[in-house]
Parts: sequence; structure tokens; C-alpha cells
Amino acid sequence: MKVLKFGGTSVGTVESINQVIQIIKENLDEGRKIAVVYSAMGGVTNRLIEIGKMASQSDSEYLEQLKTVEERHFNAIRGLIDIKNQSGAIAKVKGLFNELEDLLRGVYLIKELSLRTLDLIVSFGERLSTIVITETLKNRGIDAEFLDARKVVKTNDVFGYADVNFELTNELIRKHFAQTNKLQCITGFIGSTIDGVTTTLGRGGSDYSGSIFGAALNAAVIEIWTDVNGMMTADPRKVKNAFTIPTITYAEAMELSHFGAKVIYPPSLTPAFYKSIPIRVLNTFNHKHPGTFISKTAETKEYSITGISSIDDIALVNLQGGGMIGVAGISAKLFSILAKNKISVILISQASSEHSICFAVDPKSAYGVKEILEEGFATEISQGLLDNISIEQNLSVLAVVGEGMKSSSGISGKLFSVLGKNGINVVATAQGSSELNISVVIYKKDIGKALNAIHETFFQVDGLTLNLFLVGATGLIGSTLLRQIREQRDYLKSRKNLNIRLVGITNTRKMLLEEGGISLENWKEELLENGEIANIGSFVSDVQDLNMPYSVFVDCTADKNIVQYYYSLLSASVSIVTPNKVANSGKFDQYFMLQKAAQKHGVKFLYETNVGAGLPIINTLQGLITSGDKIHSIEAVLSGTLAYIFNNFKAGDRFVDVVREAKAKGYTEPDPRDDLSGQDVARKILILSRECGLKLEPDDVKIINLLNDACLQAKTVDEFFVELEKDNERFERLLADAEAKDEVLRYIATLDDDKVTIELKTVGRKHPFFNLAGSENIVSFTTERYKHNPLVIKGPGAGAEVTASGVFADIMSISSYLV
Ligand SMILES: NC(=O)C1=CN([C@@H]2O[C@H](COP(=O)(O)OP(=O)(O)OC[C@H]3O[C@@H](n4cnc5c(N)ncnc54)[C@H](O)[C@@H]3O)[C@@H](O)[C@H]2O)C=CC1
Ligand SMILES: N[C@@H](CC=O)C(=O)O
Ligand code: NA
Repeated sequence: MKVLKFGGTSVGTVESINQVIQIIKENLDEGRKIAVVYSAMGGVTNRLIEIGKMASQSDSEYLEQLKTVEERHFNAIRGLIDIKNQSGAIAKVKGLFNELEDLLRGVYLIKELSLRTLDLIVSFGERLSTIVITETLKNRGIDAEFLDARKVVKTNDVFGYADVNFELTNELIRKHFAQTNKLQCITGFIGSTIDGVTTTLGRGGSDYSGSIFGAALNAAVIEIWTDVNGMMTADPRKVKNAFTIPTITYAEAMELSHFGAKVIYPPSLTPAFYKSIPIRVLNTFNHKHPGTFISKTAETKEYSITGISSIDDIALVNLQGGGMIGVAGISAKLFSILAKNKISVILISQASSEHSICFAVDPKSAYGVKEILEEGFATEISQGLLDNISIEQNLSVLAVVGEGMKSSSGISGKLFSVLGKNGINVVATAQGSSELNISVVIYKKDIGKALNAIHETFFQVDGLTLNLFLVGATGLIGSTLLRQIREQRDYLKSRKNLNIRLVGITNTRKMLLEEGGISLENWKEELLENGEIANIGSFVSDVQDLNMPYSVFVDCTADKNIVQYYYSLLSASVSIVTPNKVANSGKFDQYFMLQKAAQKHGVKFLYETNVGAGLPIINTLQGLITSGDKIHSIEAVLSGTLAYIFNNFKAGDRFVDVVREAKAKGYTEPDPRDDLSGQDVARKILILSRECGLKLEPDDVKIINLLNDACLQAKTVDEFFVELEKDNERFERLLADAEAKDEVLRYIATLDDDKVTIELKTVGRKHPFFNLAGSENIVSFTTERYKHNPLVIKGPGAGAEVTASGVFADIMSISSYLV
């Protein structure tokens, strides 16, 4: 025997009832013995309650409302049963509506709606839907029989939430089934007292009926047919990658449902639990889907947790005071006050200091609770044993649930680390000793981010996703980076189970944010067509407001203004990756503050490409320092542009042409004067010195400027080139002087004895910096451990490919830190 229960949406329309009938038929065709329980048509129960209230409030419009409910049932009959056989069903339904109308007329006249009458009114919902379906089944050749559950489900007279008398009910159900072979179509949700007065079974009532019948009949399984594919790992409206939980234990289902998973109401399934009858939650509208199988024992699972659920809106009540420490009875009193006032507590937490107890309640009742407690504890408060009771609002609670937590360590570590790395503050937490549920209270604004981050980390269905926001997307480095990410996308997915979702892009003209992700193929067109007018301030606020997990802000500009937003981004737990040197080469305090902000908020601030583009210079230096080496000196060629120019400028060339070439090859700063004025190298050596722990300011670095005033003062880059053209001779002379000595020009930065110098030198063939080609940089670290032979890093230190790949590598290192 199998008991099937169909919910309100499953019996809500002609189409859905046809689905129901198909499911019933398939069972019968396979020779299964079944009994079927039905809810009222979707929405009818609530509508009947409203109609009852209207009638009791002398609102005569209730009649019209009643007509629409009646019409809905007639329409169902018309859509389900062929015209010549409709009259029987219509007569039965009409009979019920006449009865209901008489009842409502009574309510209207006496202007009173008792819970007892309301139970009778709502009982029509299930009686009507079940009659419609029974008649349809009969019309389609199935030997079905209507069973009014009031005949067999016997309860006490607590109207609205009646308690079932199981002894009597089981006996009556078994007797009834023993004397019939017809397919029983049973009204869910309702029962009656021994005297025959109609009652209802409360929340989840039809599930409860399914469970009552299943238990009484010793069913092999109870199927709860609804409109979703079983219980999901998280609310799919909030977590896109949520998926159906294939198997789950009763206990897990209880925990998940307590915190929001509305698919079933497990307390209503207890009769089945007691008899260890498994329950399958299935989708009427996707009936081949295996749904969720709920049983007593857990199967070995693929994941360490089973699901995540949440309540979006809770309030935290905090009871605090020195008088609580070591005093027995305060919590007993607290909970008895709450119980007496029928206040349902969602979560409780008390630290071992015993200095405070906090508990979560529905926000609507929070202030009432405060008053009740202040009254109840008036003496303790007046004696100073307890402080005033405080309430915190705008909170949510989420619970990570799973039997698997019992056997594996590190789940809570992982949970709190995910929250920490995403800047989600934990306001309170609770874990029962059953180790089945870890609950955390967080700010409401963070709930979506928290659910997604936790789901991604624990389930990794579609891998981990970094959410990228890129400023300067259409620039050289920005666009090269996007191409590299696109080309590497499949590799990252297949080898690292990692996705990079491009959520926001901007240049100086337009900006675009797409929570679902911007195409890596068509981002330029999308920006052009769908972008709004750019505004970096609002772009940054959007990044913060979106509050997505694992967010990375990439600044691929040379803009000074963007830097002012770094601090607030880091403080909002958004990591930053940038080749832009401005932030780290401004005031020391700013550099230091950003380092601290990243540390404090558990995110990364990475800028490997600030020095030597993609060459691993900053990482190497940090590695030396953190592993205890002492840096004695650094000597370096740090300008790709100047290296290129000095390597390629030959007698007879025009200097301006070589500079243009360097720009065309993507080596120069957006404004090449930053390179030729020495500014760029000064920034880099300053950054290296700060990484070494020196508190140097920009003024401590003397710039060796190669440009004349006219060049420096030119208003635009184009005008600058015009001016530079006039200054060729000076550069020819520099070159000729070097060549005369058989030497080459090198722009060398040195950090020695805590001092920074920059020089334009000529070096001979024996000098280690003589042999540089193209845009090559070279950095030589003399350290305690590399005393006799310095550690040397050499290679192309500018250009789109190597710089973008350095930025990309920084982004990747964030992903490995976050997972
Ligand atoms: N080119 C190279 O070899 C290397 C460059 N870098 C750094 O990379 C950064 C980018 O350089 P490139 O791509 O070569 O420059 P670029 O001039 O080609 O690109 C910068 C882009 O940023 C955009 N932009 C500027 N201010 C903006 C704002 N407020 N909002 C939105 N977009 C803005 C510009 O419109 C431009 O499209 C610079 O900071 C540079 O110092 C670092 C290492 C090597
Ligand atoms: N313009 C810079 C690029 C790298 O920072 C250079 O020429 O080195
Ligand atoms: Na680098």
C-alpha cells in the first residue's frame, strides 16, 4: 500500500488535476494498491477564511466571493468531465455550496465566527476538491470512492489545531479499508470529534492526513506531491545553484524545515516517522523527477552538509546582567514567561560566562516580548541584577544542516571562515549537541551573500565563482585581461572548478553591472549598448550594495581618483587587485592603512604588477621578508619603457619615434611622461622600499627627469609628442656620450642603507645590467641569505600580455586563498 497526497497547486487547475490523474493511473496500471489524499484547490482555504470573516462583519459581498469559488469548481468539472456526464458532479458540488451558503448566512446574521464554525467552513475546501477529482476519476473508468475523512479521523475539539485520537482513528481507518476495494479519495486536513463536529488539523494539515493514513495502513511509502522537485539544498529563489537533496533523514528534514524550507512541514509527518515509513517528496508537474526521499537512516552523502535554510527576518532579544552569573533559575523563569505568553523562540544562545542569554523571535513580537520580560523581571531589574532588555532588529538567521557534521571535523571552521572572508559579521550563533545544525544570526543585508557563499563552498556544484568588477575595461591591460580570462575559462572550470563571473565593467564613458554576469565574448558591445553613463562613485557603491560573495575589484587604470575608494571597498570585504601604482606610492599612511584594512576584513589587496609588471618581484620580496631574510640592498632597472628606449635608440633615430614605438608596444604609462619624467620608477622603488618596511614618503625619492619643461607642461599627450620632437638633439648627445665609452644608458634605482637613489647611468659590458633586451627589467636583491650572489629577477617588465597575466595571477591567488 502506498499513500499519495496532492497539495493545493497540484489540484489547483484542470491541467494540474489531469497530471494528478495521470500519476494515479500510472500507479494503478502498475498494479499498486494506493490511497490518495487531497488538499483544497490552491488558495481556496484562505479564500474561505476571508469569506467567513466578511460574512461575520456584515459585508454582504461575501456572496459574490463565494460565487467565484463556486465557479472555479464548476469550471474544473467542465474542463475535466465530458459534457454528458457532468450533471452528477455538478449536483454534488452545488449541494455542498448550498450547504455552505446556508452556513455563511447564519454567520452573517449572528455576526460571529467561532473557531468551530470556521473549521466547518474551511472543511468545504477539501470536500469540494476531493469530490471533483473522485467524480473525474469515475468518469475516466477508475473505480474511485470519496472518503470524507471526518468519518474516520477522530480528534479532540481544539478547533484549528485538533489533536488526533490515534487509537480510534487507526481502528476506523483500518476497518474502512478492510471493507472496500475501491480507490479511496480522501479529504486532507479535516477530521471530526467523537460527536461528529468538524475539526481541522492545523498547519501542514493535508500532509498530516497523508501521514495519518499512511501510518494506519502500514504503507510502504507516503508520497507528498507538490510543485517543486523535492527539498532543495537552499531556497532556489535565493541560491541559483540550489539542487534537490536526493536523500535526507527525518531529523535533517525537521531541522531544515524549522528554518524556512517550506516544502513540507515535518511535524505533521510524525505518525509516519514513528512507524519508520519513508516519505518521498515529488513534483506533480515534473513527475519523473525522483524528488527527495526522507527516511530514518542517512545514506552516505557526497557532501558534508545536507542543506542550508534561513529565516530572513528575526529579532534578537538580549537579557544581560551581572546578576545572572551563577544564579540558578533565571533562564527557567525566562522560558516559563515566554511559554506562558505563547512566544515561539527560534534560537537560543548563552555564552558560558552566563552574563547574557539571547534568543531570536519573530520581529513582530519582539517589542511585546521586551515589555513582558521587563514586567516579569521587574524586581531583578530594579535590584540591578539584570540590565534593561535590549532588542536588535534587521537580522536573519541561517542554519547549516546535516548528519554528516557528526562525523567530520572542520565544518564549523569552514562555515565561519566563509563568513569571515566575505565580511559577514556573525551576531550570534547556536549549535545543538546533536551536531545536526549550526545556526548563525547575521545582518539581514548579508543573507543572500551568506547563503550563496556557503552553498558554493560546501556544495561546489558548479564550482566556486569569483565575482569580478573591472575598472578600465577598455584600456590596454583591462581588455587584455578579459581576453586572457576568456581564453582560460574552460581550463579553470575543468581543472580548478573555478568560474570568473564578470559582474561589472566601466571605462571613463560607460559602466555596466549585470548580477548574472557580462559575456566575456561580447562585453564591449554590451557595455556600449546597455551601459549607463560612467560614474566611478556610483560604480563603487553598486559593487558594495550588490554585496556578492567572493567579490574582487580590479583597477586597471592609472587614475588617482579611484584610489580614494579602495579603503571602503576593502572594508566592505571586497578584495582588490591592481596594476595601478598610485595607491601604494602616495602617502605612507595611505599605503599602510590599505594593508591593515585588507587584513582586518579578511580580504586581499594585491598589486604584484606595480613593479616589473608580471615578474614575480613583490611576491618574492614578501616571501624573503616573511621567511626571515634581511634585505641589505636592491638595485634595479624598473622601467620597461626606458629600457626599451635605451635598447632601441640608435644614432640617426629620432628619439620621439622610439618613444612612440614604446607606447605602441604598450610599455608606457597612459601618459608616457610618467615614464620619461622618472615618476614611474620613483613609484616602483618607493613601493619596494615600503615592502621592506621603510616608512618613506614620495619626497624621499629624487626623481631624475629626462624631459624639458615644455614637454612637462604640454596639455595633452599629443602636444607632448610635438614638444618632444623638438628636443631630439639632447637625447642624441646622451646616446653618443655613452657609445663613445662603449657603454649603454641605464636608468637605475637603488635602495641601500635605507636610502633610495635613482640615477641615469652608463654601464659597461661587465656590468650585470649591460645585457638587457627589449623592455627587460632586472632586480637584484642582496640579502642576508643572498649575500655573495644576489637573487636576480630578470625579464620583460612592461607590456599588455605580461602585465595582464600578472593581474590574472593575483586574481587566481585570491581564489586559492578563499576556497
Ligand atoms: N602597460 C604596462 O606595461 C603596465 C601598466 N601598468 C599599469 O596598468 C594600468 C593601466 O595601464 P594601461 O592599460 O596601459 O592604460 P590604458 O590607458 O590603456 O587604460 C586605462 C583605461 O582606464 C580607463 N580609465 C581611466 N580612469 C578611469 C575611471 N576613473 N573610470 C573608469 N575608467 C577609467 C581609461 O579610459 C582607459 O581605458 C596603469 O595604472 C599602469 O600603470 C602596470 C604595469 C605594466
Ligand atoms: N610604464 C611602465 C609599465 C610598468 O609598470 C614601464 O615602462 O615599466
Ligand atoms: Na611584478
